[in-house]
Amino acid sequence: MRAMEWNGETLLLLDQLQLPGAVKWIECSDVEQVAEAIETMKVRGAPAIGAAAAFGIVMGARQAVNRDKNEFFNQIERICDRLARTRPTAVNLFWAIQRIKSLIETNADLDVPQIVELIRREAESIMTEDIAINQSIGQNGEPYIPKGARILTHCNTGSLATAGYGTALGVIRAAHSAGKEITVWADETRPYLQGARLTAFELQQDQIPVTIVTDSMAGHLMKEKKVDLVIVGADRIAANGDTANKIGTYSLAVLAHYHHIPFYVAAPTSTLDFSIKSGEQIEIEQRSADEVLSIGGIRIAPPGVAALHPAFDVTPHSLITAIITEKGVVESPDANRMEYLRGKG
Ligand SMILES: CSC[C@H]1O[C@H](OP(=O)(O)O)[C@H](O)[C@@H]1O
Repeated sequence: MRAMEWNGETLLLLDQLQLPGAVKWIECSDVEQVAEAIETMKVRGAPAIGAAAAFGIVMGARQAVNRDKNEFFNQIERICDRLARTRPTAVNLFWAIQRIKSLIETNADLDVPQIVELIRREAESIMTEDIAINQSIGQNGEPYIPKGARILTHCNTGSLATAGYGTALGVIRAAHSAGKEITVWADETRPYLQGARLTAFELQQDQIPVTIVTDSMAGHLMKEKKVDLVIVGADRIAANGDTANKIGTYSLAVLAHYHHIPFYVAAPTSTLDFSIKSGEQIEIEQRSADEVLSIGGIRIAPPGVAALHPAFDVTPHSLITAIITEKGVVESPDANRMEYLRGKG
């Protein structure tokens, strides 16, 4: 099951708000539909929203193909600005947008139809490359997974969060394929429930043993010595290795540190942001309180009660055992050791 399909003309997005109860595809034919799908989290996951945005630019560029070159460039700027305003934390969104803008700048002397064709090819490359990158992440991470490991993971970092295979779930898939007989504790991950709804769905389809646990159970499981390692994804990794990821990740890292349990981050190098020195500079998306006050559209809290909804938190590099990427693994990440990955993204 993949988060999206590109048929050469339109982008089909799997509506992840409906999973696992219903498998419903949304056909997007313009940038506004893609932007709305990202904002409402019909499509989510750092690499997935980057790929979706790239195809949003393709469709917007095609609609402007008959404009004169200056107006075409102005329209591309408007399209990119719209997509950049959808969600602030995952750097992959901005990485994908910038990759296409740089391509256009490099080829500005071509005529508009030729530029549109280049944009299409680049978006398709972003998608196909992401799958290969995730398989490399899986291969680089698999040696860190002991046979029989009981793995705790948070949120969803699989095919539904990427163009396919996944990052942290990619490492889990690689360990499973290597015959390591792993089992997975999937944090439900309130409030969107990426773990209970999406990770459980993906691992069940792959016949990888998975048990859903509430976010509040992690400490108990660790104290009971039922967790051998934690592996999570990332939305933005600063130059010193500080990592922004789904809300609740920091709590897991503190618990893992206290219980001397390895804590791994798996992410493509497109998630690295060397423009910021530390996680303190990462903007944390604040989403609607309604998403906390309801589950599946059913209100669970009294009318009029407030709720907080930071969608991410930042884990200090000092709590991370290793950052696993397609270009290699940085153990005990810090500003010096992260330099190994600079320029590899
Ligand atoms: C493969 S990275 C997935 C990453 O994105 C998720 O956030 P969201 O579901 O809000 O897009 C979460 O932080 C995952 O680790």
